Amino acid sequence: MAGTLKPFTIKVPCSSANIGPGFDVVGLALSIYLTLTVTFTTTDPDAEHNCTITYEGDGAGEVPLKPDHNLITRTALYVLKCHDIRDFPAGTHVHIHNDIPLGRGLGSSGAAVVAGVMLGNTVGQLGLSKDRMMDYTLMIERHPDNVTATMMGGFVGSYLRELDPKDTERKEIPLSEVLPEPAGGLDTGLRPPEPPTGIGHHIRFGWAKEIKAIAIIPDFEVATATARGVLPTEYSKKDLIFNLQRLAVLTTALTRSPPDPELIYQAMQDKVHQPYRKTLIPALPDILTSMTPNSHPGLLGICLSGAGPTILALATENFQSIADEILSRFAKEGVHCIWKVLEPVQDGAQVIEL
Ligand SMILES: Nc1ncnc2c1ncn2[C@@H]1O[C@H](COP(=O)(O)OP(=O)(O)OP(=O)(O)O)[C@@H](O)[C@H]1O
Ligand SMILES: N[C@@H](CCO)C(=O)O
Repeated sequence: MAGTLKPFTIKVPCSSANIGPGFDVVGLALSIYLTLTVTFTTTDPDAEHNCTITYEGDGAGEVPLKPDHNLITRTALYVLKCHDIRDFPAGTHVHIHNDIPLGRGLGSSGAAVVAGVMLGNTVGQLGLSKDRMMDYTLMIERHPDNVTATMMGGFVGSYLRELDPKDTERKEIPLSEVLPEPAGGLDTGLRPPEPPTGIGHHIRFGWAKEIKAIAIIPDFEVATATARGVLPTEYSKKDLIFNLQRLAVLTTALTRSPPDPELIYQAMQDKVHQPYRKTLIPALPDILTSMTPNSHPGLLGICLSGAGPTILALATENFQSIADEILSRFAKEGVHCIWKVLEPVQDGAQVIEL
């Protein structure tokens, strides 16, 4: 297999999920990237699964570099194993360059899973379509918003299909059986559970060219699992209708040029996840309620990016002054942040031959 493989790069954008009311439904691909450079010339006879990993960027020194521990290569091994391939091609070297901050609500884990599925597909020469690769990502990251935006690019809405009972069973297998710890299934020769076909479906919305995303990224992490753990298991009809009404308006409001700040600001309000996450993110209620398009011209709306703690402000101008205001509100709580103006990315994850 190795002889026929040429070196390649996998480039995967980050993503911001929810955009206010679209909890677990909408995602936006944005211009911070995870990049893998994959070559096949390493001669390390002891390399586990024939794969060596090097890493630079966010998470360096923290992210594991063993192929069956690292989320990217572990995901690739899952895809390969589903096709009866136990190892990478001989001499595989994966250099990871990651600019996506980990655990900040910019979809770092979704990007790692998408990159891993594409890595498995490419080194295994499996020829899976992007739609089929989505099924593999959804066996690992079980909400579709981040992974769909990252894989497909753009501003996307997605749903998970109601599966028949047999497929539901396959889909709801515990994550530990899909990506077993190294001592488990990956090394035992057992074939891991293959995903049902067509788990997720999506549609791309338009995006008005004037709208940029200001990401204000605090210097602490909130694990997505923790931020999901504070959410209730049931919602009132009133809160559900509140979000549905806004989401229906928002997906079209963000396509219109010139954008309507009043409409977008109101349509980005949420009662499903942000109110419950305020205990995890100092200054969140203050930031979400006190800045408006009237007080800050150019501002269209503000939300928590994914599970947080990053704040995403959609805006057409005055990026510095909008960011400064949010930075100062975090500073009052003793939180230091960096900020960036990000562009929506229309191309999703790509494999580029070198
Ligand atoms: N490039 C990477 N390489 C290996 N593991 C990664 C990489 N990026 C993320 N991860 C794993 O994913 C974890 C972060 O995932 P988590 O879902 O908590 O946050 P997030 O994806 O950044 O945020 P959100 O889902 O809210 O957008 C990291 O702690 C790490 O274990
Ligand atoms: N929709 C998800 C995105 C984070 O991965 C959440 O808010 O928990």
